[in-house]
Amino acid sequence: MSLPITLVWLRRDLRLFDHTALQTAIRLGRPLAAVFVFDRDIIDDLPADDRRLSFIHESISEMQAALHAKNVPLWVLHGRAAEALPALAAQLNAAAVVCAEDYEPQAIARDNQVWRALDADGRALVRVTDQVMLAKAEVMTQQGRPYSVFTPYKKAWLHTMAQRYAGWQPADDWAALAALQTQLPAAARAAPRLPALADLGFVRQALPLAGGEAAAQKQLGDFLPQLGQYHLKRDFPAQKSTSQLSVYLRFGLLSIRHLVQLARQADNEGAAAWLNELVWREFYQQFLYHHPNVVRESWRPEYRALPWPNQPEYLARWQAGQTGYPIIDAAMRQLKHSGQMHNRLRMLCAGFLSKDLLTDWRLGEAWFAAQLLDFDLAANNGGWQWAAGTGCDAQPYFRIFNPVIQSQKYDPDGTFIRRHVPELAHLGKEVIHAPWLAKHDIDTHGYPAPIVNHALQREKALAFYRAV
Ligand SMILES: Cc1cc2nc3c(=O)[nH]c(=O)nc-3n(C[C@H](O)[C@H](O)[C@H](O)COP(=O)(O)OP(=O)(O)OC[C@H]3O[C@@H](n4cnc5c(N)ncnc54)[C@H](O)[C@@H]3O)c2cc1C
Repeated sequence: MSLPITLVWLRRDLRLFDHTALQTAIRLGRPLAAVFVFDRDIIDDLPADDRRLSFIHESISEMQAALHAKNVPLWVLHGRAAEALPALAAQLNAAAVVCAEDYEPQAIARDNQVWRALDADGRALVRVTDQVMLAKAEVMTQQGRPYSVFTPYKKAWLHTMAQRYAGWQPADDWAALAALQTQLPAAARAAPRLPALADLGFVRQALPLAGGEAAAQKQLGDFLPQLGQYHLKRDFPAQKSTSQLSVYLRFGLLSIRHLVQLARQADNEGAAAWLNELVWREFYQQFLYHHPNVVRESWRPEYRALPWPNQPEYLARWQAGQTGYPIIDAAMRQLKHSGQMHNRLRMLCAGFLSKDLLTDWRLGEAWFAAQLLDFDLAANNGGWQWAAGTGCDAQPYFRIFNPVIQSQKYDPDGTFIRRHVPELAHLGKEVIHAPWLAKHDIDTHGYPAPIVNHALQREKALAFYRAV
């Protein structure tokens, strides 16, 4: 039997900088190899043109080269992680597998399966915290319960984080690695070639944001000079004034600890507003961990039996960006074409589907999950339940956005609408938000009339929620 090694299982941590699992593995003092599994339990159900596979593939390809430069082979497998991982650990004689925790219910079930298989074989599974700053149960109420309201959670989070991360430095034990890797057995070095995207059953897609750690760092570098203005500009989708780092955070191409440190060091209003969003991210992560049932049902029990009318035509027109409400349609078309959507527009589109179109939020959530490049179960579910008024929100169902007023406020010149709804590109800002209200004849080139009357639907929605 060859010398035992440590195997680092990469999942949502596709970078080298401040990488908790890699650094933990180095400290275990054995030579190491890394593995990434294109997990058939996840990807077999995805369409061939899923953009995320292109993004992950690019990121893995870059990471394989970066690890290779450090003399760490990256094994890239295509199979069921629950079986492939223990099999590889046995093949390479890994005494331990190190991975970063993932709070999604399916990931937890998979990791437990892997843990049992490894344990039966006398191998350890070492789980570390990397995806979030503070782990699932590090911020709890005084009664020891998980928080379900954001503001007190944030207060407690900031307090614990300031204590825990005073004087934080990125984990960096690379210097110890070179000596360890001289002992890596030849069998562990013989990693197969990275499978081509086509071999995995996918077609390369054009991406709005490139994969890889270098691209993530560049995006971060481009955003930082704007951080001080974030609180003033963040709600205007026509401007690129938010960080656009969500996909990089989703797949762990950036260290959350580093981002929080940058926000704290900047110490201005913009940075505080941005930090607030990073805390929302953690809030939803811990919320999903403690309440995995939200994946299936409304968080508020009283809304679990809401009799959603669910008109298929409404859902189809919402998905296609044909509702007749220009701001909604612009956002939905951008989502379909690029996999991106601005936060303000996610709130509007989700609210519109559930409250104006009285369609079960889970149908909209599933559509976003299929389309978004940055899809993250915790944030998406949290955002949808917030918008539908069924989630952990201090202001539940009676917050109903008026899509015309929101459009006038956040896209005042109509620039965003013009970009994505070419039928209306010739219209001025006085009519573009609600062309059907124009006082003179206008040509809308086949753009539909509003699918519903917002004022009427608002009353219907209030009655619908009140009735339960
Ligand atoms: C209905 C709905 C669905 C959503 N689905 C997702 C999703 O699948 N994946 C996702 O990452 N975000 C989701 N969000 C949150 C938010 O819209 C995106 O994180 C944000 O638009 C990403 O843009 P950015 O990176 O420029 O964000 P910035 O404004 O620069 O914020 C910085 C980071 O904070 C995090 N963040 C910001 N807002 C939120 C939030 N409300 N909840 C949780 N984290 C947040 C993201 O990681 C983001 O990159 C959703 C919001 C709503 C209302």
